[in-house]
Amino acid sequence: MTFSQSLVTSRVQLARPALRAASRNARLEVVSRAHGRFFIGGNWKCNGTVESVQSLIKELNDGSVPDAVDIVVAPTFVHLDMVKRELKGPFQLGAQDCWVGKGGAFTGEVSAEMLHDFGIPWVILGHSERRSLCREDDELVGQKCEYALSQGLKVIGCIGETLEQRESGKMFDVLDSQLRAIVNHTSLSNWDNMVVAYEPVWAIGTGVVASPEQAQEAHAYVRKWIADNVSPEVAASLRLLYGGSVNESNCGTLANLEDVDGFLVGGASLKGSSFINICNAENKHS
Ligand SMILES: O=C(CO)COP(=O)(O)O
Repeated sequence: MTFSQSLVTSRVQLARPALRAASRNARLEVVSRAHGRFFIGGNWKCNGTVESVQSLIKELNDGSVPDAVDIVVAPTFVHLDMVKRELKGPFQLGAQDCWVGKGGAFTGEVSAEMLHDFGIPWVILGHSERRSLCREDDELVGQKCEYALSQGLKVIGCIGETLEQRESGKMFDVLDSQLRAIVNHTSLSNWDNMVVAYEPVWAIGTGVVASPEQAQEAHAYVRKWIADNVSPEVAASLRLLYGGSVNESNCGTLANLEDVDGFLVGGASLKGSSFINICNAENKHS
């Protein structure tokens, strides 16, 4: 048995009763009352043409989504203006990143105050693609969270381990250090404006979704960590999103998990009908 399998097995007792007990109504009560409204983020990453974005906007505007869900889509900077003008409520907008401090002579960057001024309420920070491809370390992500929050943005803070880290038994250490850097740069009141997305790197864009037990195990760990290191009240109200190969078929099962309060969706958010379906995940029977 590998390390990760043994961890999963040891937590199966935790996850299974939640799954078994998940009659739709019972779960809705638990999730909605315990941790706030379900939250779906669509991270469009570096994708889109004028034409494809226009057709995605149309599909989203024509779709039907529940009132009780917060939905945030994050197009590229280039497409933000068009999406802002054309996408209707209930969709909110997010950026995929922003500069670590006040704007100025930082070629190619977009600052938090610009996003706020432009009417973009949310920003994704610490995505694993930025951590690995743009070499953003935990400390920089913590600083970015601090500055974005100080400028009135709401933050989707991303954390998650690589396969190598998981298999070598370092998963909890990685989550600990990513969370600690964010907590070191935030105050208690900031947590009203934060959600945390657990995105295991091995599940991103691979089609290999975390099993319900793996997702619940990591989310339960994060919630306990926040209870111990921030406050039990923040832990109880914090929305924890799962990200990594979420699609129309697996979202119902994942949405049933006790500590999964929403999703951060990549590939499937680029197809309007799929994303709309995922926005309705809480109503799916699994
Ligand atoms: O990175 C992600 C969302 O931020 C997940 O991407 P995929 O849904 O394409 O795996």
